Amino acid sequence: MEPVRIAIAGASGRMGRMLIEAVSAADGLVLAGALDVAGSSAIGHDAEAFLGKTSGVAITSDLKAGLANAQVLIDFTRPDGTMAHLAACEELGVKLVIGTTGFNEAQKAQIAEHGKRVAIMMAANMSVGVNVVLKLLQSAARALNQGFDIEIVEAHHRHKVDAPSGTALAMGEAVAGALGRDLKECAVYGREGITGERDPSTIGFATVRGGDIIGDHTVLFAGIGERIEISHKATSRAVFAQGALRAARFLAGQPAGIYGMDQVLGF
Ligand SMILES: NC(=O)C1=CN([C@@H]2O[C@H](COP(=O)(O)OP(=O)(O)OC[C@H]3O[C@@H](n4cnc5c(N)ncnc54)[C@H](OP(=O)(O)O)[C@@H]3O)[C@@H](O)[C@H]2O)C=CC1
Ligand SMILES: O=C(O)C1=N[C@H](C(=O)O)C[C@H](O)C1
Repeated sequence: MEPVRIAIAGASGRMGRMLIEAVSAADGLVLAGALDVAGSSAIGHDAEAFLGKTSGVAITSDLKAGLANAQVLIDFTRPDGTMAHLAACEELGVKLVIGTTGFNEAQKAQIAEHGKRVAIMMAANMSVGVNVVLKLLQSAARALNQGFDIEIVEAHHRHKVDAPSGTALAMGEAVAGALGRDLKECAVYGREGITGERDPSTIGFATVRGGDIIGDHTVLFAGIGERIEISHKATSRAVFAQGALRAARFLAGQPAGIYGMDQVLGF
């Protein structure tokens, strides 16, 4: 079988490099393009140079050139970058795995619109563990729907630019959905000053940023006399990269539509 031809956006980023290394080591996938922003010092360099290898794929900011030979683009960049990549992917018939987080409502609506014409897999967290936790949270929330206050705490490295994390928001959506609540109406993002007593219908979020923390998430169900904590801790970005490669293999065979990690993993 022919290998799936993969392009990587944000090629010099933390996840971009992890993805290039993972594609290089994977069976059935081949690196076919590498993108980064204009002005990046990575432009023009071989995509695998940081591994001490030569792939023959030069990093470019020219979207058409970078996508010309690709079937699937994997994008872990910034929301503005993803939106530009999405338009180019649709024009060139390239499928898109989106790992970027921090989209606003208008951008999410545009992604849904593109999904009518191009195959897109989008997930704020591509690790198997977090996607299992999302399922566990739904069961826990249904069982603990009375008398338990729900708080979500996440911690990431000092370079992360969006908060709360996409994963924390996905966990909030999972819990709110299971309880029949709308996260937009019940989320409380941080507290300060004279806040008054806790409203039991709310879901609270707290954010920690520091050092090189790859990604820790805990959902706390706090009752009277007992509490439950469901936690996930990533200790390597490789888990996100491996999930993205599974998603790319899955997406290569799919028609236009918006897909989630649960479909990729067969949950
Ligand atoms: N879904 C998941 O499983 C995971 C998601 N993420 C998400 O992936 C994203 C990237 O994370 P990370 O790799 O740590 O970030 P980095 O900052 O390390 O990398 C981002 C890359 O994207 C490039 N970039 C920045 N702005 C643009 C733009 N406007 N257009 C195109 N490219 C751009 C950067 O270039 P330059 O450095 O030159 O600015 C860099 O190469 C974040 O949104 C993060 O939350 C991260 C891990 C897992
Ligand atoms: O920026 C990161 O690093 C991560 N971002 C994702 C998120 O916002 O949830 C996933 C993971 O936690 C790492």
